[in-house]
Amino acid sequence: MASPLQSLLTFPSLFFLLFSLFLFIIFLRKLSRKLPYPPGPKGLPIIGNMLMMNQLTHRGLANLSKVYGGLLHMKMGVLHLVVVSTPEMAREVLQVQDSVFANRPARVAIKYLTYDRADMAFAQYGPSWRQMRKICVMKLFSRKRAESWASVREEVDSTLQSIAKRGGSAVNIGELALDLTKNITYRAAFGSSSREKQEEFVKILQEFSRLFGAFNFADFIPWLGWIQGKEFNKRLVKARGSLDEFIDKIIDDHIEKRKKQNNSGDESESEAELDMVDELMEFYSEDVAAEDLNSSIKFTRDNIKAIIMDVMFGGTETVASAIEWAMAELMKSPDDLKKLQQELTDVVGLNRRLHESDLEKLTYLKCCIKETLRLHPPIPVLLHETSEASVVAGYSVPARSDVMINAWAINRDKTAWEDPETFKPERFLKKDAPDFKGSHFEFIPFGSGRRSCPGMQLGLYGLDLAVAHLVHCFSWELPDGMKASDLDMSDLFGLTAPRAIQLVAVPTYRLQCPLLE
Ligand code: HEM
Repeated sequence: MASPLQSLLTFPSLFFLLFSLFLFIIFLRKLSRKLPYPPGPKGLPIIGNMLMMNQLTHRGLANLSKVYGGLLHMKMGVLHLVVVSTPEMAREVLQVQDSVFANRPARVAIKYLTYDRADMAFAQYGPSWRQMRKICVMKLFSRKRAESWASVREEVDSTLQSIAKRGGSAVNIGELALDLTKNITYRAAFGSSSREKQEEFVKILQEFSRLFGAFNFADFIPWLGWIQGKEFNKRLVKARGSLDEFIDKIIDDHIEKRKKQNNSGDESESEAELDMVDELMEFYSEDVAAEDLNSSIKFTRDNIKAIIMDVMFGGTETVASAIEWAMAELMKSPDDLKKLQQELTDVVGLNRRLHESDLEKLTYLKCCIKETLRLHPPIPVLLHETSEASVVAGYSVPARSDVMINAWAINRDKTAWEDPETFKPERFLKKDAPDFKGSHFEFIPFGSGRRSCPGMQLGLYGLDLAVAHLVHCFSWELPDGMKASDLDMSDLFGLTAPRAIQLVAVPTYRLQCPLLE
């Protein structure tokens, strides 16, 4: 005969017991989460709102925010996603609760390709990230440092020459801007101008970029990771292998160079000639793990490789897309182009080329650049992650939520900007006009707070210099009699938001002196 305990544990009663336990756990969780999540579209069981994945672009999210408000919540598989779309909510997460919102989400691909977040852009917020950022800002990203690089001037000169050589035929400004920023960044990072090696490197970057953006089930529903698993992982291993092969050789050459210099006691290599790998090698040690960075400032090979990739991704497409958008907006608005050319004629004249020291005096140029960054922030959506559970505007935001801050929508907020969709550089002539340094939350092309862009000064230097030279040296017309009003201004969404159709325009040389003196 069965004991009372045995009869209690028959299958139906066991099922009932487990089911009650399950309900009890749900009840407890609900009780601990007294506040609701922010409003958002209803999702399906297990996959949540994953069918809306294609709406996670700056434009798609801006449309959703019109329905659900400045703070909205969705579920992507197991992930909570919170979207911030107004200046007030941006202030809340980037200033008031900055320390809680200062992590970065890292997908499987990003973790692997950044050597388990050994870089700065994807490192978790904490002491090692802080140390790394301090060194990079001091050693790699200062504007003074860039101004001393002969390579920047040489690359700008060669771009202008290539335009002049075309003798009045159409120029693809999008391609030209990307070539310019790639050349500058590659030389700044590795000190080499070998076009062959650069092409090899660009291919590696392109595969990294594809993998960063690829959809991977494992990120959203971990137990479905096997669906893409093997093939995807093979691609990751191959991509990182190519990068290892490429940069290890460069690092070895730099180690060799340092050894030779130390042996010969040669101090002649001036600071101006040091490239980024040289600067990082000063902190190089294979013995120190990335986690120990807070106690001693040391970089491993993986740190150096991952930081160089940050520079390549952070500093190339961002600046190139801003140069192209600035030129496109000026071509679309011929009166503003004329005003800028007049300023360049008044401040610099037509008898000489512009110098870096002229930039500070070009007030209207600065307004055009700001207005471009307002309408076309090169990184349209900032990606953050919460480190702990928090409450925003009376709503509950769980720990480890992905947070998307829609800078594109915020920079066009109707309550903050008059006529927000129109290119009006003169709005920045006003004394109380917002600035992009991070304290005006209606204008955040470089982000704000702890994770804001550390390369802002460097990026602005390249951007100001390129646009000023292009407009000072040449007059520009649209090709084939195209009218300004016909210019297509649509964009694409990815890591950056470049023009959907690259800008093509016809230059005429306008200076009364030779291009190269
Ligand atoms: C016009 C040019 C640029 C724009 C508009 C821009 C914009 C941004 C934005 C919006 C962020 C994210 C901020 C956030 O999440 O809150 C960022 C981060 C970053 N940017 Fe830039 N950027 C530019 C140029 C550069 C350059 C030239 C470099 C380096 C050479 C650079 C390196 C970085 C890095 C490393 C981060 C990650 C910082 C961190 O997570 O701690 N950027 N940038």
